[in-house]
Amino acid sequence: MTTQTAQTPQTAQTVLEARDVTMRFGGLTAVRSVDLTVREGEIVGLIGPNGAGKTTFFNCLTGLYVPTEGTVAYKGTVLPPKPHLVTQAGIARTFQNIRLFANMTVLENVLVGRHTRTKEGLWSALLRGPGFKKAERASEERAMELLEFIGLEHKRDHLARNLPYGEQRKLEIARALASDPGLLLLDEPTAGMNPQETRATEELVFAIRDKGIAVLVIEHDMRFIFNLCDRVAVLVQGEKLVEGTSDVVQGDERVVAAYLGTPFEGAPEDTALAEVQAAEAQAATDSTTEGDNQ
Ligand SMILES: Nc1ncnc2c1ncn2[C@@H]1O[C@H](COP(=O)(O)OP(=O)(O)OP(=O)(O)O)[C@@H](O)[C@H]1O
Repeated sequence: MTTQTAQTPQTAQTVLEARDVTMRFGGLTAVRSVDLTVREGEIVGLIGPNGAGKTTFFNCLTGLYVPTEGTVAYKGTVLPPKPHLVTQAGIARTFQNIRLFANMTVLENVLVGRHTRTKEGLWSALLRGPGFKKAERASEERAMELLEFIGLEHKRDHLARNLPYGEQRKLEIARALASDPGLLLLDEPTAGMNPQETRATEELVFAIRDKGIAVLVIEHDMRFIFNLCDRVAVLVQGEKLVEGTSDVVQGDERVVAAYLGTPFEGAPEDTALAEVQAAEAQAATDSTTEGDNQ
């Protein structure tokens, strides 16, 4: 039975602490001075309109991007911005687009995710000595446990590419869990799913949290986010606009305005936004007029 609500006292250990994270691409500031904390036992949501900077922020957390400014700490230690070191420290992630090894089996895909936790070196693997075989057995046992956890143990020998879409997404989660993370980052885990698959993913995320793994999730499906998350942060044009419980965020008129594209007082770069909207309105009027003339 999964727990639907977490009691997250302020004293719970901080798992992730991103401070003042900024990411610029040339003249574009995709993420601007974002602070975010995730504590043990929490499921935190990261939402925002398209292009708000959510994936860029994830990439800064996982070392895929070196932030222009700011730091990312995991359990009190500042992380070097290198993906393998971030995974080794205890942060795992999935991607917006499925990135499985399509021609490997389900089990092999999970084993790949395990390699950061095995100590056997190259020579041991090549010579396939007793140490390697023992490590291999242990890895396989752990991988099978994870496949049972996500309900795919009966498909261990199927090629990943032959799995239905929903199962491929689950397999990605199992592969991420194979590195024994303390924090799991999920980038749009329900994209393209039907309502049943989305519901099953919700249950899976609760079950992951119940195993003691904190979760930070990006998602556009608001029902999913508000059902699932203890806390939600809203990014708009690279800045954190609001952060709070699902109720607080749902009731905040600035969030509604940001999603509807309506400028509001204090919005980041609201004048720029108004200018873009005026230009779009003008372009629409021009094309209607041209249409009328044809
Ligand atoms: N590597 C890059 N180089 C240049 N610009 C980038 C790069 N990655 C992202 N951007 C820009 O940064 C901004 C934020 O993009 P990002 O993908 O982080 O948004 P998002 O909130 O994840 O959007 P979505 O919900 O559509 O996935 C966008 O304007 C995007 O074009």
